[in-house]
Amino acid sequence: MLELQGLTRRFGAATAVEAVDLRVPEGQMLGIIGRSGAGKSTLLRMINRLTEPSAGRILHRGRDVTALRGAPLRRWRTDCAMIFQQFNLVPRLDVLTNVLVGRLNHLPAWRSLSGAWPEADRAIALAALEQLDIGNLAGQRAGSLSGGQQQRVAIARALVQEPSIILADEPVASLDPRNAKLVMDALAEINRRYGIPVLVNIHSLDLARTYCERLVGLAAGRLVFDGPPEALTEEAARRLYGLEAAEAVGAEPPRIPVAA
Ligand SMILES: Nc1ncnc2c1ncn2[C@@H]1O[C@H](COP(=O)(O)OP(=O)(O)OP(=O)(O)O)[C@@H](O)[C@H]1O
Repeated sequence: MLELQGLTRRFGAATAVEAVDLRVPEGQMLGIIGRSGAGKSTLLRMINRLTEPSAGRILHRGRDVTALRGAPLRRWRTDCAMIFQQFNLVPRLDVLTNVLVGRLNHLPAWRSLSGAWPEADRAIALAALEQLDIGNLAGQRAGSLSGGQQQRVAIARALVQEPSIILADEPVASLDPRNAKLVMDALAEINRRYGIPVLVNIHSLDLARTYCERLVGLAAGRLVFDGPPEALTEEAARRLYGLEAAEAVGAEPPRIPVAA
């Protein structure tokens, strides 16, 4: 169980996330929705402490991780793997090496400095790539791959961290619909197969509804919706998204009649 208690982040006078209380059980696929600027990224980044909370607490399996420093903080960041919209791979390195970066915190320091990756770790990285159907790309430069392939490499890198939580911040926002589906399928499969909870920020309500068993909605930093996708009525979506609702649910924009 991951538990957020009154989690808050202020930037100067502005409050990006305000007093969010949330309990995420093991194995849950949770979608975080809301319009641009609602606080979704800030919320995820606070969980793995890339952004420091201004107030509140983060508890994981009963342990307070809000104030960890040094090696325990590095271990926590390994334990809650983050997937970013822009993949964050090293483009000039090959795919296998990019995935092996996810093993760094599992190696003694002298091994990671020696430049030689243990055979067992190479096997783990290759198996992760194969699970994501991209084992054949292991030797290619990461920068030469399509966006969808790069995001699957990033998911493989997250997987070899052996995380107990996956945080995905708009993982499909840069992808076309076919690749967005492949990446969401991959996250859902990892969630199902290993029971790892996945917290995913998604702008597309259609994808959120399709893939997530639970949705939480943020508006101006506050949690204003929490329920299964069926409970998110058109009316609730409109409240959440305001004028962006049509775009978020993938509807055609209204046609403006042209005078003859
Ligand atoms: N480092 C920062 N400094 C100042 N303000 C910030 C910072 N990061 C975020 N904010 C502000 O906090 C609010 C929430 O931003 P956040 O990126 O968390 O929203 P979001 O829902 O993820 O939006 P998007 O979907 O556009 O990424 C916004 O008003 C944003 O401008």
